[in-house]
Amino acid sequence: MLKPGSVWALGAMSGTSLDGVDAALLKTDGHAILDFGGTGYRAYDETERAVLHAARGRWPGGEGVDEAAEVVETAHAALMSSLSDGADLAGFHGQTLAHDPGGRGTHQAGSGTILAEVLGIPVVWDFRSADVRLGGQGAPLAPFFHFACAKWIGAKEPLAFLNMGGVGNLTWVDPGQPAPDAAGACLAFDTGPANAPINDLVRERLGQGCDEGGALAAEGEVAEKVIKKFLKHPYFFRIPPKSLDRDGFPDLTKAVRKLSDADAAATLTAAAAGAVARGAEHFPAPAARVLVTGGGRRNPVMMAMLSELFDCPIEPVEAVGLDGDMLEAQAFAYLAVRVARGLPTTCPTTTGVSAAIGGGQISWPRR
Ligand SMILES: Nc1ncnc2c1ncn2[C@@H]1O[C@H](COP(=O)(O)OP(=O)(O)OP(=O)(O)O)[C@@H](O)[C@H]1O
Ligand SMILES: CC(=O)N[C@H]1[C@@H]2OC[C@@H](O2)[C@@H](O)[C@@H]1O[C@H](C)C(=O)O
Repeated sequence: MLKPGSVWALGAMSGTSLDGVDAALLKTDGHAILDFGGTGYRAYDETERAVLHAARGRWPGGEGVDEAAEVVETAHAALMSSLSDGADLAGFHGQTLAHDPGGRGTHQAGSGTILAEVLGIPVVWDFRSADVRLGGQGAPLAPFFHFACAKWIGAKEPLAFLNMGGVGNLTWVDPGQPAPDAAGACLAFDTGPANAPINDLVRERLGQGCDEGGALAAEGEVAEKVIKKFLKHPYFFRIPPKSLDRDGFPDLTKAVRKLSDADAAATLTAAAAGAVARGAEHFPAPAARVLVTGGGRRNPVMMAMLSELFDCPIEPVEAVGLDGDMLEAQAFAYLAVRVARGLPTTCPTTTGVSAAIGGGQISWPRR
């Protein structure tokens, strides 16, 4: 049994950008954020990244999946054990390799059982499966934490949290509501592709990891015709909640193939921003501000394109004292405590699940 009251949890996330693992400590009682603790990052090296890329889109038993799980577990074991002193439990997201909530389900590589042995504390993992089983999208999962963040910053008016990772996701929050699963508290969904197609483009064409500072996009011209067609994709007309697989827009990738490097980067950046703006059309009420987390907030071209499309401030979460590199890792620390306490982690307005539930399995160490 987890001790009552507030606890320290260590959360870890390996995102769809496939660049590395983030881990962060958070103190919470499962409701409020009570303190932030240490953080760490462990990059995947080129060999590990190649293993993960090769397993993309694959399901358990598929070729290269066991190797990918081993990479994920090894990286997490190293990083999490360096931060776990004083942690009462851990939340381990794993690495999403495939996500098809309406079909085959959702697949995160890596076992929490092994990590519980390594860390010597209970590990909550497999956060998405139960939600999918109950008709939910299994994503996004950060919204309940976004709600806690809105309370932590003392927000009074509705606002939105935007994660620009490999895929984008948006949470509209009414901080006046008592809990994240209260009626009208949150509306969440994936917006569209964010950094993943840009990373893939610069990796393939230039051998780089990302469009650093948006430098390449800044030199290019947006192919407006491509954007216009992209924004007509049926996904943007679907009522949220809704979620995406990392490589869910192959037509966009194809459409920029003939463009110059700079024009392709500019166009993919504009597509990411345009998708967010389309998403915001679904907000129940206007957001007073949009707080941006994830690597995309470091891309000034992306931030400028977003600002042009919104009539409220678009700011990095650092504007309110949060850490945009660690917000997702902190989210999985927070969600782990909620799971251990029997509190819900998703609800109909965040994933479309049929009723609020706390997903996740708990693995206990044998010692
Ligand atoms: N300085 C920068 N300039 C441009 N892009 C950047 C910069 N820093 C980070 N990024 C982009 O952000 C990505 C990492 O973002 P993040 O860590 O939020 O993604 P993730 O957590 O892997 O994805 P997701 O949230 O979809 O699971 C990088 O791969 C890169 O594309
Ligand atoms: C299935 C999956 O891993 N989805 C990720 C991905 O990356 C961003 C977006 O798509 C979001 O839905 C989710 O991650 C964050 C952490 C979430 O669940 O909130």
